[in-house]
Amino acid sequence: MITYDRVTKRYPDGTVALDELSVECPAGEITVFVGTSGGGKTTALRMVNNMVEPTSGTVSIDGEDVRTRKPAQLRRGIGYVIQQVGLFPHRTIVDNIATVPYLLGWNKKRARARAMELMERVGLPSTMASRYAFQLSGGQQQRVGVARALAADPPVLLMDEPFSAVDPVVRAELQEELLRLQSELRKTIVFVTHDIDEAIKLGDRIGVFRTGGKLVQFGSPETLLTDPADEFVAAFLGRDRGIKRLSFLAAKGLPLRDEPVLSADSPSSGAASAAAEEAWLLAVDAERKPLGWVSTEDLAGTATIGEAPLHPIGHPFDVETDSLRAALDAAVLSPAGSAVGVDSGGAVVGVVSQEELGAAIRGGFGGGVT
Ligand SMILES: Nc1ncnc2c1ncn2[C@@H]1O[C@H](COP(=O)(O)OP(=O)(O)OP(=O)(O)O)[C@@H](O)[C@H]1O
Repeated sequence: MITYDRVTKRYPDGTVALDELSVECPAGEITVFVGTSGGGKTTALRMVNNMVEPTSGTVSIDGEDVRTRKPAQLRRGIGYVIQQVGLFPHRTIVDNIATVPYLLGWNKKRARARAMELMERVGLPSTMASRYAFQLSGGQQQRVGVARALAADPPVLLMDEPFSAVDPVVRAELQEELLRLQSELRKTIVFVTHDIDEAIKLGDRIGVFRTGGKLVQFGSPETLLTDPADEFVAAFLGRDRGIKRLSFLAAKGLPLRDEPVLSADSPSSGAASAAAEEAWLLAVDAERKPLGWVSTEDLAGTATIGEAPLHPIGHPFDVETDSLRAALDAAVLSPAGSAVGVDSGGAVVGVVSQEELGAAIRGGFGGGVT
């Protein structure tokens, strides 16, 4: 656990970068510091590896004040990933990743074997081992940065805007990768970002900072979204705070309807009435996999519902694992205004309309939305 105890940082010019920060970053969790530019996030992060010293107060790791350790020794136990990766240009990728093991005196064979193992872990093909940094994309370089930080298996990982310089698609991939790695490695991670969506996606806990080095709120993403401490936090969370919060509520247990779900070879005659006069029917194959929506207006002149034009369903949602937000999104994108719920094998369990979703949310389904 990393503990900040009444930590203040005042620079010689009088700037207060951190003002009496007291917070605990639990072991094995991702704590995200987010907030306005100049809020003191980086200052707080760099105190953990003693790159910045507090003016007053203490930062400790597992109860030990970081200033009592020799900086070099302290830093070898802490992985550090920054936006500008900072790979050594004249060293190959594998040797870049093995930097800390070399410093720790590992022999070359062992250090490289470890580096190769990490390349695989972070999703880099082994063929890139002998390349140089300039031969990699920005996203690949970030993966190298993460692998390098993990090389000596440090219990603590500091990440300062690590994914800010890459495009949104690569960024999302890197975030997923970090979550996957973290589910295996359970490091104590402090992660700094400007991006509230990144904070919500990655953080077990989020600390929101504002200018002047004040921590305004510290809590789980759900807590922040449900109960922001003040207008500043609410504004920072954005005008889709209610929608974002649906990400934390499970779609499991939503009331699903089966009537509009019909096999594509069902006779058209009477199909609509059999489906209780639904405007749209969902055609499925023999394994109940969705084929598409059929408008009942298009059934005239067809023998089976599968002969009518099929409208793509967009994306279905998994009734066991997806969130209420995924279900709502599926309904919003659906031409029929209904989301298609599927099981883990992709077979249709039932459908739920936007109106039904709205009623369920209003009724407090999944814990209610405030
Ligand atoms: N060496 C320094 N000397 C004087 N002031 C500094 C120094 N380093 C940082 N500051 C100031 O301390 C404040 C906090 O900076 P810090 O980098 O911690 O903020 P941040 O929240 O990480 O910001 P950003 O998101 O823009 O990186 C800022 O006002 C900054 O200008």
